[in-house]
Amino acid sequence: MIIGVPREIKNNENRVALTPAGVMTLTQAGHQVLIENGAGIESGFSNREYEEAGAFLREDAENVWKEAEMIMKVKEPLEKEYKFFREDLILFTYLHLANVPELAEALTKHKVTAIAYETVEVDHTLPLLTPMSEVAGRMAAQIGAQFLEKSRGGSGVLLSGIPGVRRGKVTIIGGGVVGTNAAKIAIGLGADVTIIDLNADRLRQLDDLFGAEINTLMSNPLNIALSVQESDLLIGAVLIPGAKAPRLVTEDMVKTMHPGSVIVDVAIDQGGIVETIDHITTHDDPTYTKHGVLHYAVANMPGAVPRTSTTGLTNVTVSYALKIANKGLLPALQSSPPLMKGVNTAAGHVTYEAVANDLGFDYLPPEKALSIK
Ligand SMILES: NC(=O)C1=CN([C@@H]2O[C@H](COP(=O)(O)OP(=O)(O)OC[C@H]3O[C@@H](n4cnc5c(N)ncnc54)[C@H](O)[C@@H]3O)[C@@H](O)[C@H]2O)C=CC1
Ligand SMILES: CC(=O)C(=O)O
Repeated sequence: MIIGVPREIKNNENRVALTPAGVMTLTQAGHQVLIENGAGIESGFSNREYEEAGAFLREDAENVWKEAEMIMKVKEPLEKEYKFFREDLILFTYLHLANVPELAEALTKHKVTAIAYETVEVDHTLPLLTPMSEVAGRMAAQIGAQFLEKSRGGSGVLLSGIPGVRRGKVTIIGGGVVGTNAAKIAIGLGADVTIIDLNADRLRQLDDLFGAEINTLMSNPLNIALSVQESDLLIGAVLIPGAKAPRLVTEDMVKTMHPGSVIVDVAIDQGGIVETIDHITTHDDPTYTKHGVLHYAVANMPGAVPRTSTTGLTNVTVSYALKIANKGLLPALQSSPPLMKGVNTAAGHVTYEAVANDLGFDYLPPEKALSIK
């Protein structure tokens, strides 16, 4: 199979879909990999390293998209890439379609088979989302701590406190991968950490993991309101796979926060859990202030640490890419229920139920859309 890797074009998206090691896994299996000139530079990988791994360079994105049977990316295609969509194209990338209706329109119009990393599912886990959630969770605590500094617009609270002065309060809503990793760093910084989740078993696991270093609370509007009110740093980390994130933190709750407090809504890629977040921000201009509270809503946080993130991402995606390339799309999907769960659009249909429901498309299971028996 011919696999293409274009350079990422989103604001400060410094990751690339494959490391040279990932390329070598594919080329040694007999596949052809096309890399756009300079695609790996920001992640620390030169054209030469890719060529040594067996890839062929292409001068521009157009040639990569046109020649490849499968395109591997990191972030969802932006509008200027929609012109490359075509019926026989396999697109393997993060999509977060519930938050990008125009992309769902374009993919279905051109009948692209789009497999979203974030909905590939194994035993109720999302293995292609996990490493980037680990990165974003860890970053959320350190970014929050930075924006609490006065010079960055924050209230001037040091999360660790000092002897004689109380520690800063961090509330994390959603105790999955992002939430757990945010907690690890926030605890390391010495903060007073509360994790809120809807799943009682998950709260038990977190209690076993962190013991007295955290407080756990069941997710309900009252617990959320009381915790938000006293938080110096609020981290949004909820996910309902494929679906738009539930707006759990209302504008009235945000109004109760101390001026200069910080919200880092990691769940922004699915629309965010905070009512006062009305737009996605970028690494170039990451925050805005509303009701005196700093809002951080960057949807590609791991793009800021590409040396770590690109390798973490390739580590988990390459075996799935290899499966598609070795077997061909339909046999690969047929033999891999996890991969089948990743199919978000195919043959002109939205094939992931939560996405279809949120965007008002008719849902067709991927097996039916692709006539797989
Ligand atoms: N902004 C960025 O750059 C990045 C964003 N993300 C996003 O972060 C979000 C979280 O991802 P993960 O931690 O991997 O998901 P996860 O599935 O591991 O965890 C989600 C947690 O939310 C909990 N939850 C669901 N409904 C809830 C409710 N009503 N109240 C409280 N908790 C609730 C679940 O029980 C689960 O523990 C996703 O939207 C993901 O795409 C991930 C990586 C990078
Ligand atoms: C998960 C995701 O959207 C990201 O890593 O950018």
